[in-house]
Amino acid sequence: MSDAKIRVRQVGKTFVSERREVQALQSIDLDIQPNEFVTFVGASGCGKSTLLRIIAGLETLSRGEILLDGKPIDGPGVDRAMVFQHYSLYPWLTVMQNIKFCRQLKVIGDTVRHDGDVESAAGRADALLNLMGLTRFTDAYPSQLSGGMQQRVAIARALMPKPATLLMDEPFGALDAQTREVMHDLIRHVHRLEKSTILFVTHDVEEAIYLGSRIVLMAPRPGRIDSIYEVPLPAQRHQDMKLAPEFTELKREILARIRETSGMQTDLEQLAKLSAVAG
Ligand SMILES: Nc1ncnc2c1ncn2[C@@H]1O[C@H](COP(=O)(O)OP(=O)(O)OP(=O)(O)O)[C@@H](O)[C@H]1O
Repeated sequence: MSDAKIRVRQVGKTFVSERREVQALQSIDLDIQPNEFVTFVGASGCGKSTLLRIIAGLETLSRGEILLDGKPIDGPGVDRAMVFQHYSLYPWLTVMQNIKFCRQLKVIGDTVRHDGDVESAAGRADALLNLMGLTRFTDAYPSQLSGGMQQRVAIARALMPKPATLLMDEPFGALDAQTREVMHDLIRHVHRLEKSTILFVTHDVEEAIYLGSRIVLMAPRPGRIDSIYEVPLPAQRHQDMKLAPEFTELKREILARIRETSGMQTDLEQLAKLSAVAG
């Protein structure tokens, strides 16, 4: 048996509502190694978020099993943290209070609250603020920060309990292109520093290649893994690599495959037919 950090076996998820059943995931098999950075791409509705939410323990599975460190997932845990596209900060708390919030909950939840816990929490919060370049904004409220800064706070907050696994669902989707580039290098840096295992969902293929060591391409109806690509880039990344032929070739290949699996080509053919009729 391998020592995979996350082992996904024959996982299926069906959403049942009064009017219909949606096969969000079907027969998903995937092993993720400790300290891997895996990115997930695929057409809308292929189940990327659902898979991440099941691993986070926020959603149950309908079939199969997922083992985390060899044990089935039975709910959320401090060993996993999730970062969403929308910053989900508490607007009434300052940057520092937001970052410490989960840690406080954990400490309060424990039977004994040691001074050492609080001190080490304060030390880590300061270190994370420093890492995120937010030291000047400790006492600011989220509404006083730009989108990129808010997302850096959200990442710092997620990192606060030292999660072994970081689950990121389109975390940079709402940011402008330049801020995204900064965030890419930041998150790679965090990955190296914290030795966490990262699962990262994105619609941006360039982002998926630049960040990941492997890319899982999913396909919809039913949600499934279509293909997995190894990223032919060294661990140490820099922005110029996006211009390398192997980068652009992989991007072209993945984009073409997403188009094929999404049925978008058919839509384009329909449009072409419509234009021909109109012409
Ligand atoms: N709570 C839910 N109830 C019913 N159907 C759901 C629910 N959550 C997701 N689905 C359906 O499951 C399928 C997979 O959704 P999911 O959000 O996981 O896909 P995705 O790949 O993350 O999509 P996107 O890229 O658009 O965010 C979709 O058809 C979606 O409509």
